Amino acid sequence: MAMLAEKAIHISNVTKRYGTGTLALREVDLDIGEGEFVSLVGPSGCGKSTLLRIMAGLGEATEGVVSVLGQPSQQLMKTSGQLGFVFQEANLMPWRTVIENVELPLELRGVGKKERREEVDHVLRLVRLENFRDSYPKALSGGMKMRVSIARSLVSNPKILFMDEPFGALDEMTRHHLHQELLEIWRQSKLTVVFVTHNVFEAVYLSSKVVIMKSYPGQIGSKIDIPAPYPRDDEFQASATFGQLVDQVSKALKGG
Ligand SMILES: Nc1ncnc2c1ncn2[C@@H]1O[C@H](COP(=O)(O)OP(=O)(O)OP(=O)(O)O)[C@@H](O)[C@H]1O
Repeated sequence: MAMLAEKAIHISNVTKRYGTGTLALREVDLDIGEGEFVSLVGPSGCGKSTLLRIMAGLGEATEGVVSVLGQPSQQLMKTSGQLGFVFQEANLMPWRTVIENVELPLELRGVGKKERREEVDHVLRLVRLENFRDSYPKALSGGMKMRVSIARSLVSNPKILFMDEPFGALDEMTRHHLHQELLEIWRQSKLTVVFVTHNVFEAVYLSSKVVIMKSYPGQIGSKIDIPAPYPRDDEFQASATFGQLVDQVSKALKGG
């Protein structure tokens, strides 16, 4: 897929020191282009979530420049639905049905019921949950709950989707289905995706670029382009190219 030249995210010289004194990130530079699918991988504690949260406007950098869609990210997060978030926990409200969970961001922004329902129908179709619209979360599997969470993040039609280990708690088969669905949504909607994972296979399979971080303090180690064309399927996963890319990322993770 052709990459668009515009920058979705521009991070320059970003340092993050928590109140506890932990230096989580030191002088990080990173640019992410519009329409890219970028994974952040790295050892536990290297600052992946910290960096994601700063980009998403959910956390503040101690120093440095964070520009998202040309604006300071915290401002953007507060004022528009242009940024979507998905975390490892689906965080659904148990007393609300699937529809009611998914429409929540629109409800909070004062969007009328008719328009809300149109948007919700659209995103429920994308995640293939249209038959579960009136179910409560307790009746859903882990994978279905994650689909609801993804639908909720898409309902505001965001330009950038931030995902922090969204599939980490799911079994292999469910994860594979969700990979396919996520890639399809990404391709259709021309989203920019920033995806944190521990899983090198997942990172290579999904991403147009893998960013490898190193720790103490958190910094960008290297960036590896994944040039395989989309759509990607089982054939790609079984290919020698895939194996070589996984090897390359694994070596970079080990500092090789
Ligand atoms: N709210 C916080 N307060 C203080 N220190 C924090 C906070 N959040 C993270 N840290 C510290 O900052 C560093 C980076 O943490 P972060 O969660 O960003 O890493 P990570 O790469 O996402 O880790 P993991 O892969 O284990 O989820 C760690 O040393 C962590 O202990």
